[in-house]
Amino acid sequence: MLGFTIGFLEITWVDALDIALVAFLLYQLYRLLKGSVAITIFLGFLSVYFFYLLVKAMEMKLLTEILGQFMGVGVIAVLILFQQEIRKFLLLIGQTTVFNNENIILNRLRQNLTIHRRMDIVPIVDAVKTLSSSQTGALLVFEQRADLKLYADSGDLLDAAISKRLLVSIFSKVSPLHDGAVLIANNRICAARCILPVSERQDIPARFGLRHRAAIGLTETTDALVVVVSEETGQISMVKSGNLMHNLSIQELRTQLNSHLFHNSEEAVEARVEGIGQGAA
Ligand SMILES: Nc1ncnc2c1ncn2[C@@H]1O[C@H](COP(=O)(O)OP(=O)(O)OP(=O)(O)O)[C@@H](O)[C@H]1O
Repeated sequence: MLGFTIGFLEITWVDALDIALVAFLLYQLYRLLKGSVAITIFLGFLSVYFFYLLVKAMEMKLLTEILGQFMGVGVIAVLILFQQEIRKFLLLIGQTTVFNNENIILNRLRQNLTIHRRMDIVPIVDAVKTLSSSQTGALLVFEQRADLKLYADSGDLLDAAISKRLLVSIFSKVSPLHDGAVLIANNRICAARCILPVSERQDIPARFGLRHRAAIGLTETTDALVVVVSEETGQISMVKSGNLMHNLSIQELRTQLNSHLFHNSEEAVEARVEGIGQGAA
């Protein structure tokens, strides 16, 4: 096998590829765990493992035996402790691998179709404006490439045409559908009362409660776009890829929706990024 030598070490191209893949996987793992409590648990685990290697090298039999037992059940413990993260990781892989080719074609078609549906953001923006001025809490999820059926199924299926009146009625405090998120996909209101995964990040300011955390949580593992109206302040936020853009004006919301949903290159938006998320300053 072709390769190169560093001192006494002979490295083949397969070894180099192996190292690069491990580095890539570790980086993805770090990105996934960054800011969550899981990273602390992971570091704790790593410390115990290094300590185990140390006592083993020093031939401290009793401690090696005890820690060895702990390491023996380590894999099961990791599966239990990190079940959320493992799920997120597999979701991420599933959505981005080449195995999803079929989806790539479907999504390309979907994107082309959505270009002809630009008119539909008008009732959405109008509804958000009304909800914001009446300080009615709202959570609107826009499906993009990742399939959100799992979350639609957690709520009540609607399959209704998008209308301002319907959206405002759903989120009205007296409506039995107001709790949770509304899911919009394929130019339809698919479902209401949907339960989203809540972000476990620790760097989210305390003033953002569960509604905002749920918006961030969903966008950490999917490419969905989420709009939040705060019940407390009436402020409008938009969340994409775990990044929260807070206190958007109606014009900013319109531009952001246009730019994210239709992938056009309208004028750059000076949205106020809250400093939450990987991309935020
Ligand atoms: N996991 C979840 N999925 C979907 N919606 C949720 C979830 N958790 C909470 N919510 C919604 O958020 C509401 C509670 O919002 P909370 O006051 O905790 O959030 P907040 O981010 O402080 O927003 P606000 O500024 O509107 O008060 C719930 O009544 C429910 O409608």
